[in-house]
Amino acid sequence: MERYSLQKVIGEGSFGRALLVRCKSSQEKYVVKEIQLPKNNSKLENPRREAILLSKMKHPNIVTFREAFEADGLLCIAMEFCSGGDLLQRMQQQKTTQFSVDHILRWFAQMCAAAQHIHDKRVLHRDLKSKNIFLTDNGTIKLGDFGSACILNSSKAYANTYVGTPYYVAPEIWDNKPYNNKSDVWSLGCVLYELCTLRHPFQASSWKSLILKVCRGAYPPLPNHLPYELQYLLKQMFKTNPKDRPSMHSILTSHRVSKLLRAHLPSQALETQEQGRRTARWKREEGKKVANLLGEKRLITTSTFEGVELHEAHSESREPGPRKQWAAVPSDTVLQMLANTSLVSSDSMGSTCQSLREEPGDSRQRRRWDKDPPETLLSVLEKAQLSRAFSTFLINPGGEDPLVGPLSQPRGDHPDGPEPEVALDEERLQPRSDDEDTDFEEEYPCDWMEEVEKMLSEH
Ligand SMILES: Nc1ncnc2c1ncn2[C@@H]1O[C@H](COP(=O)(O)OP(=O)(O)OP(=O)(O)O)[C@@H](O)[C@H]1O
Repeated sequence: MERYSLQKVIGEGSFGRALLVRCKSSQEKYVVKEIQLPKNNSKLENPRREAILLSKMKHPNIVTFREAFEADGLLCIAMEFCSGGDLLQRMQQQKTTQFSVDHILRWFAQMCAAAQHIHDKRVLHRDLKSKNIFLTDNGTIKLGDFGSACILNSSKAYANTYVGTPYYVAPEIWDNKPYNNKSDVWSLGCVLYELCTLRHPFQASSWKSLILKVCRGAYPPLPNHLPYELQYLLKQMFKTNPKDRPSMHSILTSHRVSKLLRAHLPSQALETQEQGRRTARWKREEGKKVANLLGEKRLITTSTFEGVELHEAHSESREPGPRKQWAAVPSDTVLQMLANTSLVSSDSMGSTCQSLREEPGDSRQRRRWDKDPPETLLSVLEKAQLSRAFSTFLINPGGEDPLVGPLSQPRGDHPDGPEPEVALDEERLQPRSDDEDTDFEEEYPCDWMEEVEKMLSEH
């Protein structure tokens, strides 16, 4: 840390502080994230994982890793400083002035390029949200915060139940189904919607309302002035069945919106994208480096076994692995919070169930839960770590709005109010089948995790 001089503390996350520093030798500014290292060795993988994953992601739209070091019980990750701040702050600055279509497409195309890059490396971000997407001073998008990311193993990818930031979480997570690359696609759909409207797609005043809206994929349509391709894309990104959502690769290459997006990608990003896909398969040398970085076998197995099933088309032919078990006792904080919200009472969970099954007055086809939703939701809510939701959303159980998102307006924003009336061309927006790209990894096999494992077994 003595190589840097502290400029200021720019923020505090759930794991520690983010500092703006200046390198004494080069005078360049960087961000150093200080993460408290847990005393318990078995919990070391989370902070380390962020450093390792960030160090392996080299892409013009991903925050550049500089170095990581441990000092005084802290893991310090030095990375590029994005002086434009995060996208959430940028949206809040807009107040009610909408972004131009050009801005939306330019930024979203870069986010897609970054997300495609990480998916090609078999990494899932798992906490994609506007607060984790940064801007440089020249307006380039940089995807950051890999603290929740996980590495997939192509041959041993198991389900891992996970709750990210509630407003951005895909329906399958609430339904206790595996997280997969399409869950990241859903979250990025939320960011796209925010860029288009400066609002969350699933505005809610309670957990129950939020979860219902997410699980139904019910969001107000985009305003008419936006290109229909964006409306069409969102409709697909918000498909409640992850298999029906397009992959990042298909969004950028073979989707109705691809042409628009690619026209807004800087040529450098386009080249990186092509090159990235060709080199998605990491070499043996690369695997060795990852193994060295990961250091401990325990870390590898944890990361690996927390992965999820991506080869949906071939899943039957594989041995299912053990599912990660939740801790036997839910966290006190979560229980306390739940106890004070309307959602925890069995009555209100009962009505959740009711409303999902009866769908009164709704003639449209909706996805129905095949399991009992109250049980599933209750268990997820009781046992999931909601720390990320606490760090991002104001949760005020006693107040009028127990779950207020950062884009909610203090007044005049009725999250559960009537949806704006926008004429839709239903036929044009009807999504095609996207079966062909649920399996995008097959085309570009990425077996570096196997190499890492092989490497470790040799030691
Ligand atoms: N590379 C960066 N460049 C500029 N600002 C950054 C960078 N990384 C983080 N920040 C800012 O620092 C603050 C803290 O970020 P950090 O990722 O530590 O936590 P968080 O995202 O606020 O919370 P959590 O990680 O719990 O979700 C945020 O305001 C974020 O916008």
